[in-house]
Amino acid sequence: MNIGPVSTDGKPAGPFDHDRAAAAVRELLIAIGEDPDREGLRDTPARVARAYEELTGGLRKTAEDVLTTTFDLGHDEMVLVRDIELWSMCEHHLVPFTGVAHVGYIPAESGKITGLSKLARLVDVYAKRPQVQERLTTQIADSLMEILDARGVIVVIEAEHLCMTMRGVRKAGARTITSAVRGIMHNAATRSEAMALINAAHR
Ligand SMILES: Nc1nc2c(ncn2[C@@H]2O[C@H](COP(=O)(O)OP(=O)(O)OP(=O)(O)O)[C@@H](O)[C@H]2O)c(=O)[nH]1
Ligand SMILES: [Zn+2]
Repeated sequence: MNIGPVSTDGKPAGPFDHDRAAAAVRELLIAIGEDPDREGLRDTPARVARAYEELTGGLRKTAEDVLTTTFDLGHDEMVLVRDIELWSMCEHHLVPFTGVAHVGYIPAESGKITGLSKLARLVDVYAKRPQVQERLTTQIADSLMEILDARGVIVVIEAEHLCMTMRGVRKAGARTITSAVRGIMHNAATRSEAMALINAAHR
């Protein structure tokens, strides 16, 4: 599995080309019948380009970049961070999908763990790029297994896709839930412990 600095199709992500992005936004404004030279829109191409650089910043980061801080605490029981705020971009329509990610893992027997904030940063590495929710879920799970040598991982993502609410089928409130389970998290008792912790968020 390649979890290095690659775009979602496996090719290396190039540097962000600000001028090209701004020119494309200008073209889009013309295509929708707007005047890109009117006062309110004059700075928009450059502004949108900067915004897209941030919104796709995960393409220029790797999981290794954020999972650098590890501690050998000897703690080898489950660690779970739930309700990690998530903003990503649907690769079909380039509009946001948003919700929460719950990320849990069972450390290696050596007790190699990472900082809690790093789990949230890991979510962003994969969220800040054109995505589908299923791939986002499995990439987070696979990178934790590989980089932390985790014995088990569970990732559950609950999200609302704006492409389903602000346009198209227009079903506001519909939430998509995806999960990825790895290693000993497949064990029924361990998995139900994780699910109980996650569901406790909805009491
Ligand atoms: N599986 C999956 N589908 C997604 C995700 N985000 C958006 N989609 C779907 O991708 C599909 C694209 O379908 P198309 O028929 O090519 O596009 P469309 O005509 O804009 O479809 P509608 O959204 O139904 O209007 C839609 O059904 C979206 O709901 C995602 O993260 N995972
Ligand atoms: Zn979409």
